[in-house]
Amino acid sequence: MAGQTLYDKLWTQHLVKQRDDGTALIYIDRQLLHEVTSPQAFEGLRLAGRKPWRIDANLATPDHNVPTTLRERAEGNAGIKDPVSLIQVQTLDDNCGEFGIEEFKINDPRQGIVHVVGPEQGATLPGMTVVCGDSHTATHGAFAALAHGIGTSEVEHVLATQCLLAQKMKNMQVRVEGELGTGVTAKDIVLAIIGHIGTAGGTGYAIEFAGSAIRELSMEGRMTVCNMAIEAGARVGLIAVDDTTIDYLRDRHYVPTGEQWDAAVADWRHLVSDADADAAFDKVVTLDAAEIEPQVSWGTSPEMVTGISGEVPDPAEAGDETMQRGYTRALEYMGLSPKQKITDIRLDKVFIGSCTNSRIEDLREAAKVVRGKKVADSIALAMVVPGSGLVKRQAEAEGLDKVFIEAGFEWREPGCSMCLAMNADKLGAGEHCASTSNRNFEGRQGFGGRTHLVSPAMAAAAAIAGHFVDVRELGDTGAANDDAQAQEA
Ligand SMILES: CC(C)[C@H](C(=O)O)[C@@H](O)C(=O)O
Ligand code: SF4
Repeated sequence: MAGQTLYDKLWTQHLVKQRDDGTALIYIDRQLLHEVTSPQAFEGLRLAGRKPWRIDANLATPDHNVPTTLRERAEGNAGIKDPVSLIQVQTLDDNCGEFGIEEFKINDPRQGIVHVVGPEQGATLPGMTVVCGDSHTATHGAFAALAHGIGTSEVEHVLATQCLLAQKMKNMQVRVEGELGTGVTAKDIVLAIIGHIGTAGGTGYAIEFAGSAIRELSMEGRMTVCNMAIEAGARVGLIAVDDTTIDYLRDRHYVPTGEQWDAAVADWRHLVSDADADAAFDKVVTLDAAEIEPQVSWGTSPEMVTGISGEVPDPAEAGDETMQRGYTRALEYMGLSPKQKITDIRLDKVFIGSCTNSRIEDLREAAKVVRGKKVADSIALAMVVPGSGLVKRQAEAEGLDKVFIEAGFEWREPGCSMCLAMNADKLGAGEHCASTSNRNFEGRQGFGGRTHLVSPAMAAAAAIAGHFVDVRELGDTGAANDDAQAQEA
């Protein structure tokens, strides 16, 4: 028998029942909850007179609707000015209180974006099935967990039964081989992958990211890659267990200890695709790491992306007519012209945050570029939003907050923030934003806002220069200020 892929193993281990028509029931080990997609689920439970089946399998935190300023001075949720947001967050608190579910509330130091909090607490473990009413649940696949987003009615179903109706996906492997260039990061890898296979390239597949460049990544980097699997159309992104995975998890809050740790680790070691599993992959895509440049998205879909040395494409030269129309519309919305150099795109705002890039390593990389520099006068707002209260605390212990504040960045409280316009942090119409988030759809960061997806280092460098610059050209000294660039010119 041919070997099994990592996805096949996870699937088989959680299969409760399989019907002939392909419908299956799988067991869910962990459910993460946030305020946006859980209210109707809890309401459904109440109406049906049900209780959660396994209370301690759930963990909740508010993230999308929390403000990122002036929270510490407010009692409880009193810092939330928007009435709808307040109801959402208060409802999560009430539901978790009523059903006894653990929640990290707004002013708890462990609060943060659900996809940052889960792994940070060790609530996401290798071999688990992890669900959340949120499409970026793929993030947790970095731990060799079978993790994906679900809808609100499924949230209710999992609460009530700890099971989920599912269909087996196909297997895809994306191999990134070789060494990344200096200044090229996990974010650039995943943007390059999406640029290569397209936003529908992974539809119907569970993608396993493999190859030497993936193995070299930290857990933070691996989470960044898996986070965006969904932007390639795949609900699941996965990375095999290795020492990096195990070292990251040791001593985290929910992680087993003593003999149970040893037993767990021995078990986790099997969470890799078998050496002879090649035939089990329905599709294999290979990228050369050395060819990946720092990426910048120019359009209104994550696949509309190119390297920093590139230019905005000319719609007239795009593939077919549909593509030409799509490109034309994207350029119109983005206010860009064909063949404009990427380095000529001027920014109004800079956002470093989101479940893609708000972990400690991301903040370190951005701070390295910013240290001793000033945000360009033309930038109306540059902000850093740590992914969780614990990331914030760690960054402050390392003095990163000072580096950012001295440069002119705002240093905020944890949450989804300007990743999507569901709280006070928004882009204005027509504003260009260098953003470390994962989606650049029309209006994503605010009505008429123009998002450019980049890595933390690239966002930091753009904040200093006022326009995109190639981080690879900054050397160890970090980004050059606009003045210095003007003198060079
Ligand atoms: C609000 C939530 C349901 C949504 C998601 O599913 O991903 C959000 O997190 C997003 O990033 O668009
Ligand atoms: S940070 Fe952005 S992508 Fe992540 S969960 Fe929040 S809104 Fe969704």
